[in-house]
Amino acid sequence: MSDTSPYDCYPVMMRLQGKRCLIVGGGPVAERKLEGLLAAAADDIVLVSPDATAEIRELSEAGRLRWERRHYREEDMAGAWLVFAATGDKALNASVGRLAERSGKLVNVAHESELGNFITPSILRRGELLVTVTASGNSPSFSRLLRKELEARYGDEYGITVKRLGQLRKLALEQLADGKLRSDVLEQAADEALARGNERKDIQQWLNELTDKIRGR
Ligand SMILES: C[C@@]1(CC(=O)O)c2cc3[nH]c(cc4nc(cc5[nH]c(cc(n2)[C@H]1CCC(=O)O)[C@@](C)(CC(=O)O)[C@@H]5CCC(=O)O)C(CC(=O)O)=C4CCC(=O)O)c(CCC(=O)O)c3CC(=O)O
Ligand SMILES: NC(=O)C1=CN([C@@H]2O[C@H](COP(=O)(O)OP(=O)(O)OC[C@H]3O[C@@H](n4cnc5c(N)ncnc54)[C@H](O)[C@@H]3O)[C@@H](O)[C@H]2O)C=CC1
Repeated sequence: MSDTSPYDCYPVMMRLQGKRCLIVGGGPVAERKLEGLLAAAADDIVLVSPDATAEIRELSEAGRLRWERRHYREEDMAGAWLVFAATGDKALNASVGRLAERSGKLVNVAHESELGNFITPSILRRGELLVTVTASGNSPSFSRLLRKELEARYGDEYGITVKRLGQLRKLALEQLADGKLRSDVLEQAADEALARGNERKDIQQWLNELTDKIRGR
């Protein structure tokens, strides 16, 4: 007998640019999923719902998504890559989930996660640093609370830190041919960045200092 549960999940980070994302529903849950997509720079979002929250309306007026102001139809599914079934109608959510799954799409079903094939974590964004938290469906409230705790601990400066580490790594890949030296340097850089934050050092100078330090060990 297998010991798996629907709570067993594999996390991924997806690029959504150029991918059609379909949201069915226009309430607070649809709004939250929409905001998550926009934060990830999704640029082809269609939301189908006869009504929508004030925030969704505003975003639609600002051109951030296309709002189809009507009930869902099966044809809406054509061309969608990522689907959210987030209406208050559970039978409809389930049928959106079934159709999407049958046609090999990624689908999230808001009222009962097991009817879809992915769930959404709570997300802390600091520039390109993302910390995602999930209790795998056991407790969205716990995920939310833990995210808030992390938010207080890790401020905006971490986005800058990650950016600087990226620039340093790019230089290291260009300049340090010795793989062992490079990985030691990058590990040391991460260590320093975590301990001391963003020192206002020129990136090339930082790389030189790290390289000297590792070589001198
Ligand atoms: C399985 C999952 C599927 C999915 O939606 O992807 C799911 C499912 C369900 N949520 C329900 C309820 C609530 N969800 C929230 C909030 C969030 N829910 C999110 C994710 C997930 N919710 C996935 C699991 C993630 C995990 O466990 O870690 C977050 C993290 C991310 C996001 O929504 O993008 C976001 C917080 C974002 C943030 O603030 O950081 C709150 C709190 C609030 O609204 O303030 C409540 C009320 C309190 C409570 O129930 O705990 C219900 C019952 C519906 C009903 O009663 O009808 C179901 C249905 C079911 O359990 O199957
Ligand atoms: N996964 C999650 O994070 C959570 C999920 N839920 C569940 O998510 C669902 C939605 O929650 P809320 O946004 O609070 O509901 P809501 O009742 O505020 O909004 C439902 C939306 O669905 C739209 N809708 C209804 N019939 C439709 C149709 N045929 N086609 C297109 N749109 C249609 C309505 O116009 C409305 O905008 C509920 O089933 C709820 O149980 C609730 C809380 C959190």
